[in-house]
Amino acid sequence: MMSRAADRLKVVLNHLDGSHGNVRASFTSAQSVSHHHPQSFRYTLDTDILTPEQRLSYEENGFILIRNLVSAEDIEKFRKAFEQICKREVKVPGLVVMKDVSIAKSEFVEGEKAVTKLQDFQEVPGLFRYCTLPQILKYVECFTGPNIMAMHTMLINKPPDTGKRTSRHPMHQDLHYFAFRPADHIVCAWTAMEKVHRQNGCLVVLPGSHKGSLQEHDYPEWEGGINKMYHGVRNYDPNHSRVHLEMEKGDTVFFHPLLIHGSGMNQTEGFRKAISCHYASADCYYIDVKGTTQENISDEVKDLAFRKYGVDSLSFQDTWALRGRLVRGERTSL
Ligand SMILES: CC(C)CC(=O)SCCNC(=O)CCNC(=O)[C@H](O)C(C)(C)COP(=O)(O)OP(=O)(O)OC[C@H]1O[C@@H](n2cnc3c(N)ncnc32)[C@H](O)[C@@H]1OP(=O)(O)O
Ligand SMILES: Nc1ncnc2c1ncn2[C@@H]1O[C@H](COP(=O)(O)OP(=O)(O)OP(=O)(O)O)[C@@H](O)[C@H]1O
Ligand SMILES: O=C(O)CCC(=O)C(=O)O
Ligand SMILES: [Fe+2]
Ligand SMILES: [Mg+2]
Repeated sequence: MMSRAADRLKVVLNHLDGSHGNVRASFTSAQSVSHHHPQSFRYTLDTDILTPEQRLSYEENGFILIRNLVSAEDIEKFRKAFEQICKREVKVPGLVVMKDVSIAKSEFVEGEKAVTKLQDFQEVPGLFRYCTLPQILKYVECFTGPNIMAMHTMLINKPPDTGKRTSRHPMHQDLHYFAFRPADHIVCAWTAMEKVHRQNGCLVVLPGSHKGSLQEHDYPEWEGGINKMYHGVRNYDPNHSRVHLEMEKGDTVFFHPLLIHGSGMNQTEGFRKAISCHYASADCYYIDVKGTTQENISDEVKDLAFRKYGVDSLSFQDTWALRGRLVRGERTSL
């Protein structure tokens, strides 16, 4: 498994060497295209998919909610694939299985009830199929353009809160975690696998916050503990007006990586499930985060990668290049 990862890294690094130079060039031309609408659209591309209202709404709010986009049959299949992994019927190299910190530190809990989140399921066909669904990619293309990479995958199984409030996810911008740009060509698709509402900890967003810049993130000072890598925006103003995104099974929200969002605690007995993928244009380019506000997360990621693969030469960018998979068009840069 280690040698597979190392092999893949070699391929990826060779690929990166060969293509870095072209990246900015392809974005320059993309930008000159959008100059045809100088003052109107910054966050969406010209396609026939979004209605003018949807397009304006994303421009203004930083997200759009599409109802009933993924079928109940597909969601059932993702649920089964998740179950198999929790029962350890399949072992997957590279998969991150995360437990809520207060569950991990309490008595032994097994199976599905112990797993709060799966990350990096790009090698699990039964889950990765989500990232390739044509009805999802159709929308993704409105933000990324035709060359699409699936960069980050998650299945979130938000547990009933243990009483320590660790089931909350602090308000954050996903771009804090990403070593690629430009932000406007990155989008998250997040699909509810069941009804999500305020009680079970639906997504909470700050509309319009995508128009701001990337903020400093750090661990919030929460008494009951905080999950590893759950950074929140520093100086979060709890009085800022928020929107709770209540969704039905199959509803999908597409949101910008600078949109400030989080989720409240799960006050029900059920495990609130969602599946998501972050996409980026394959024409994006990697950045070095040294000396930026992202250095704290980059250090944590490299430290975990070292412990997991035993390689200390992996850069933050490499960890992304290894996980990214092309889902449409050409792998031009990322
Ligand atoms: C845009 C997107 C990227 C945004 C996000 O998703 S932000 C969240 C990103 N999260 C991640 O990348 C997942 C990070 N978590 C992990 O990789 C894992 O859960 C690990 C922290 C490595 C722990 O996994 P593993 O080593 O398998 O767990 P073990 O049961 O062996 O426990 C080892 C020690 O770690 C502790 N632990 C387990 N889970 C967590 C947790 N969630 N938060 C904080 N500490 C944790 C555990 O209690 C144990 O501690 P000690 O007994 O050694 O003191
Ligand atoms: N100091 C903070 N820093 C960053 N994020 C925070 C902070 N305080 C709260 N949050 C986040 O804001 C979001 C909403 O918090 P909260 O726990 O109040 O949930 P809620 O959905 O509003 O629930 P309720 O209906 O009970 O108020 C959650 O993502 C939470 O983690
Ligand atoms: O499903 C959730 O609670 C939100 C998760 C999230 O925003 C993230 O992991 O980046
Ligand atoms: Fe997020
Ligand atoms: Mg609240």
